[in-house]
Amino acid sequence: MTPLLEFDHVTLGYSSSPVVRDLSLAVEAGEVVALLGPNGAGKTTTLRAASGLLTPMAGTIRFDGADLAGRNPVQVARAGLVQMTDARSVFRGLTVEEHFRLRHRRQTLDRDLAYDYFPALRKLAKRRAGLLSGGEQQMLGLGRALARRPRVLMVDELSLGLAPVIVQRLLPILRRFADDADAGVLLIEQHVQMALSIADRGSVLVHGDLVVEGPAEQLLRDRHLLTASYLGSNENLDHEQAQST
Ligand SMILES: Nc1ncnc2c1ncn2[C@@H]1O[C@H](COP(=O)(O)OP(=O)(O)OP(=O)(O)O)[C@@H](O)[C@H]1O
Repeated sequence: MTPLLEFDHVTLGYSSSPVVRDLSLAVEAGEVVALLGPNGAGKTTTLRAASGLLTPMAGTIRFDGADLAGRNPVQVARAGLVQMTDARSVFRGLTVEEHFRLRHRRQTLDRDLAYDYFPALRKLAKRRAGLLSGGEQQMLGLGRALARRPRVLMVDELSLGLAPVIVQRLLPILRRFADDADAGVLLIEQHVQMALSIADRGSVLVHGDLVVEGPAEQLLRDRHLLTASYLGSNENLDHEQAQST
């Protein structure tokens, strides 16, 4: 089966020195893949390249079997490879409802689909986004991304600034979306345990190198594998363990 999204020996960087080296990674239809790793590992850079914002120094990124080289971010998104925009970029003066009337990267949004995933948003339809809580704004951001009906959805730190309990409520929506739509999800998340609990597979980047990958269940079971791969950046893992116990 051809993966929906495939990084094939991809090297990425901003000037001459690479920050991601020889990365091979695939996301299949119906699959949630967690891209993990400590700060500065190259996770965001990886998503940027898939979104068409950064050209690989070497290697190929394919979407549905086709090389993405030369496609701009609008073309990539229109093809169905969508990155959720930062929830902090909601339009504070617009209501929830109005957010779904705006087109995004020239795509019309399926508001009812978003409301199916987030019934709370329907109730907040007339409220201005600036008056929503952080968690509600994140729901709106994720709702708008789902409303574009992506074939692969990329999410960079859904949890940023949110309480773990809210993250715990939002992450399963990604799982449900992958299952319902037979879509792929590539998820960057600092809450490693929570991310792996909804993922099929996990990959750990450290200083630009993919050091561990495997089924999510196995990574959850063999925690030492993950801890060792974080090479001295264990606070994330320990911190999360403390919060979940
Ligand atoms: N626009 C840029 N120009 C130059 N270097 C950059 C740029 N953006 C990121 N970097 C560098 O690339 C490396 C990887 O950064 P990246 O943001 O991809 O890491 P990350 O794994 O997403 O980290 P975090 O978890 O902290 O967000 C870092 O050393 C970072 O300083």
